[in-house]
This record gives sequence, C-alpha cells and structure tokens, in this order.
Amino acid sequence: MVRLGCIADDLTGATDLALMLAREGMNVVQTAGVPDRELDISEADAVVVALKSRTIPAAAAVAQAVRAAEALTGAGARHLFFKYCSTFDSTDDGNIGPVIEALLDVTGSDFTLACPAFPANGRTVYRGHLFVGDVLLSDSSMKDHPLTPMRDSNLVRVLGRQTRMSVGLVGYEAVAAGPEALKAAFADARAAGHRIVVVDAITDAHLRAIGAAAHDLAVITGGSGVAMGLPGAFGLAPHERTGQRMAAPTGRCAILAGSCSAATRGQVAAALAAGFPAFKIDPLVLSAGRLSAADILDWIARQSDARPLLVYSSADPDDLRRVQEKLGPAAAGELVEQCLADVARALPGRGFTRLIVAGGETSGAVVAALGVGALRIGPEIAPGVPWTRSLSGADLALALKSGNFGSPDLFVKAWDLLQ
Ligand SMILES: Nc1ncnc2c1ncn2[C@@H]1O[C@H](COP(=O)(O)OP(=O)(O)O)[C@@H](O)[C@H]1O
Ligand SMILES: O=C(O)[C@@H](O)C(=O)COP(=O)(O)O
Repeated sequence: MVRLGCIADDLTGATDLALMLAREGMNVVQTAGVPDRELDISEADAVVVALKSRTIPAAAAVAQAVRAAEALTGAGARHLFFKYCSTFDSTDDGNIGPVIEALLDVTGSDFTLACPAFPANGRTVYRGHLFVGDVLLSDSSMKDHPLTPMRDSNLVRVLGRQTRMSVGLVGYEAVAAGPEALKAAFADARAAGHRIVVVDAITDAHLRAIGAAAHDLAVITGGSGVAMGLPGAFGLAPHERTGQRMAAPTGRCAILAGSCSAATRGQVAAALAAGFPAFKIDPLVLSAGRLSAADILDWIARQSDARPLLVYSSADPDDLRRVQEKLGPAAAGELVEQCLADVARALPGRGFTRLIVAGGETSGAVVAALGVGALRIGPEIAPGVPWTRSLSGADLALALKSGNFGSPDLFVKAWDLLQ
C-alpha cells in the first residue's frame, strides 16, 4: 500500500530520496517519469517519481508534477513529498514555488514546509539561510552552476520570488524544542497567513523532529534529509544497508559525467589520476560539428576493458563561462546532454552493464535514452548516492550521482560494491 507519493525534480534527487526512505525502513520503487499502469507497486510503501523538471519552464514543471501527483494519489498515497535539491537549485521563475503551489492546490491543503537541509552532505539551514559546508550557499560553488546559479542564501527571500503565497520561517528554537513545539509553530505560522514555512535544521535530530511533526501534512517539501523522519513517523523501522554489495549483470564499466559541480570535477581528476581511459567532450567542438557521439563510440571501441572508461564534459567555471557565452547556457547544456545520451544508448549493445552517471540533468537524459523506466535501490556508495538496478529496459547497474555528492574517490571505489 503506497503511503507516501514522492515527486522529485530530477533523477539523482529521486535516487537520493529513495535511498533515504529505503534506509529508514520503507519499501521503495523509483520510476523515471510517471509510472506505467503495468508497473507493480502493490508492495511499495513509497513510490518516487523522477521528473526532469528543475530547469524547464514553470508551467511545464507544474503540469508534470500535477500528473505525477494524480497518479500517486490514485495509487493510494495520502501524503505527497516534493523533492528538490539540497542546494535549492532554482531560478526566480521557479520551479520550486510554482510546483509547491500546484501540489497544495491538488491536495486541497493550505500549508506546507520547505527544508533542503541534509547535514550528512553539509547542507544546513539556520535563520532561513542555507549553508553548504562552512559557507553560505551564495559563497559556495553553487554560485557558478551552469543552469541554476544560486546567489542568494536567504530561502524565505528566494522562495518569495517564486510564489505569490506568503512564505514564513520556523526557526531553530522551535525545531530544537521537538515535534510538539514544531507543530505549535506550524499552527502559529498558518494562523499568521503563511502558506509555506522555511524550517531551520542543522542536525539529523532536527530532521527527525521535523518528520515527526510534519508526517500528517498532505504535502511535505524538501531535500532528502527532511524525509529521514517520515518512515519512523509512519511506524517503520530502519534497515542497515551500508556494507551490502549488489548483484549486478557481468559486463564492462563506464562513467558518464556531464556535471560541472566541484565534487564531480574532483572525482574526474581522481579517475584521471588512477589512469582510467578518458574522453573529454568539448561543447564548442561538438557544436561546430567536428565531434559526434559516433566518434566517442569509435574511441570506446578502441579501449581495453581492463578499467572503467570515463566520458566527461565537466569543466571548471572559467571554461564553462567561455562555452556558455558562445552557445548560451541552455543550448550548451542540451547539446552535451544529447551527446552523452546518444553514447549511453549504444553502451548496452557493446557489453556495458555497469554505469555511473554524474549530474542530475545528465542522468535524466541518459536514463531516458537507455529506456529504463524503473529502478530498485541498492547499497549506499556515499550519502545520497546508491547503486540501483534497472527494473525495465536493459538490465543494468546504475549509480546516478548528484553533482555535488561523494568523495573524490567515488568513481574509483564505487565498483567494489558490485558483485
Ligand atoms: N562543458 C560544458 N559546458 C556547458 N555546459 C555543460 C558542460 N558540461 C556539462 N554541461 C551541462 O551542464 C548541466 C549540468 O547539470 P547536471 O547534469 O544536473 O549536473 P549537476 O548535478 O552538477 O547539477 C547539464 O545540462 C550539462 O549538459
Ligand atoms: O538534494 C540534492 O542535493 C540532490 O539529491 C540533488 O537533487 C542534486 O541534483 P544535481 O546536483 O543536479 O545532481
């Protein structure tokens, strides 16, 4: 029986959330897009629908989220969880605010919370300001994101620009005082006319308190952290998943990296230092027609299968700026995503069965090209990053890595969790 219906605005965000819910005791099915009627979700406590709606026009993001919400409530979900990035990736046009408005509308409710905190990955919220590690969001590498540069750390202000609804703040004191104090703070904020409250959270204990206080809301929104307390609040007990290995089809290994985030760039550097055969995509050469997916596949055909192959477009902020000035951010992004998707489509036919994909938008494009419609969550590689196994399309082990997650050795070590 589906208790919790989840809608994630990108694919890596969906696996991040699915891992959190699974670890905390839920039986989770993750789908890429709105699930087919044929997919068996009868055993699932939670279904996580991955959209690719973070950077599309707000009206389209709303339409996709509403369709997903209708499918999930139709499958029995009484509570909806809207998952966005722990760095609140969005623009002044949306899409976090407009989607929250639409989900409140669909469920006939008038109050929810917003909390992207994920302390295990260094994301904390204090006085409504989002920190990444030791610095404010606006001082972090997210200020240079290719599609959603984040240059304001005050989430009440950021969300306020995206919605006509009144946005309030529930501060640290209420969160630290526990679920009953939090419920009272929610009631006060609602009575004051706020329809969304940004909630402070610095520790996992805060996230569990928020889960306990919010689990009966029809709509809950946030990063995967705020889902930590929900399975327990629904009466389920955590699973210990670390240390497990996942059975995976035998075959070759590849890494496709379209993320330019700092963590991914560090992982690319570590893979190069480890001597992985690597192909770097230059979007300007691609755009000039002097490089194609077929060329990359020819290069792949010439490599030995002794080590994982790396195909990447990850660029530092200066290179990225140079490309974006020439091609425009959206066109450059699409060009690279299309190229990596075209490469990915051919990989199963060439014996590749184990793939790491870095980047949320990139993962969305790659998984769509692979025709994978649903995923089972496997062991945790790093906080927010599980191995998964495809439940439809080609039989694959897939790690869909959020741009800024994972330690530098992730591309080198993740394979050890497969058997
Ligand atoms: N060298 C590059 N120049 C311009 N855009 C790029 C380059 N490499 C990747 N991109 C684009 O940047 C975006 C990165 O987003 P995403 O895959 O979500 O990564 P992250 O998870 O780090 O946010 C994608 O649209 C990708 O195609
Ligand atoms: O919450 C997070 O940080 C991630 O789950 C996520 O959404 C990351 O998105 P990308 O950085 O675009 O992979």
